[in-house]
Amino acid sequence: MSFDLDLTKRLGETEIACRIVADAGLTVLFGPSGAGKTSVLNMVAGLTAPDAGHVRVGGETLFDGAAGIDVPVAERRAGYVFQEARLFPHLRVRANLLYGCRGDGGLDVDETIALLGIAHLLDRWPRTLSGGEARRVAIGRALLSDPRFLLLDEPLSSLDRARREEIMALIERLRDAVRMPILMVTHDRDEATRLGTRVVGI
Ligand SMILES: Nc1ncnc2c1ncn2[C@@H]1O[C@H](COP(=O)(O)OP(=O)(O)OP(=O)(O)O)[C@@H](O)[C@H]1O
Repeated sequence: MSFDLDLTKRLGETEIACRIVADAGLTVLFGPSGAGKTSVLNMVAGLTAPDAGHVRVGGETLFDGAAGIDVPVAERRAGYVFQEARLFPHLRVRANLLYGCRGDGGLDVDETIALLGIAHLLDRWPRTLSGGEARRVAIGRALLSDPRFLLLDEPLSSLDRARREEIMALIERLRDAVRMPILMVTHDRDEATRLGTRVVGI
């Protein structure tokens, strides 16, 4: 089992309820703007505590309200690619990529750079990158932190058609090459159908 989620959370006026039971591959959480998709990712990452329910990833319980389990964020080891790239502006691309790099286990740095096609960007500052380039670096930074699972929040948003196609192909390669559970959020039905091993609505 990759993701086994059963969560409820009240945020202001919004009542979020999400149930996902998914096998290996890429699970898409699909729903309209404001439905609570980012909030679900935050609860899986450990950034927001659910009101009730459980979060299990790869068979390990990260949160269980009834049992009083709430594994701290750093110990969950999520590779989280936020909706905006959120690169460190004072670090060049290479340093951004290596920021959370553990150097043990995990993916090979050179292979990851090749997979993402960002070798020519290593000495650049984040402010000089296009949206698609920044997104690829953010994905690389997440992959190199030796995560146990990946969370992708609208990885194709605000990109033009050509860049969307590029990142979509990249995510397909990741899905097929990296044996790690991936939970991706989108409000775009075509993206969901094309990329998802499984699509779950919210
Ligand atoms: N801290 C908060 N206090 C009150 N309401 C909140 C808080 N955080 C989120 N919300 C509300 O909860 C709802 C879900 O937000 P969330 O960002 O998870 O939605 P989303 O599905 O990811 O939306 P989008 O696709 O627009 O990013 C929204 O209506 C939002 O305004």
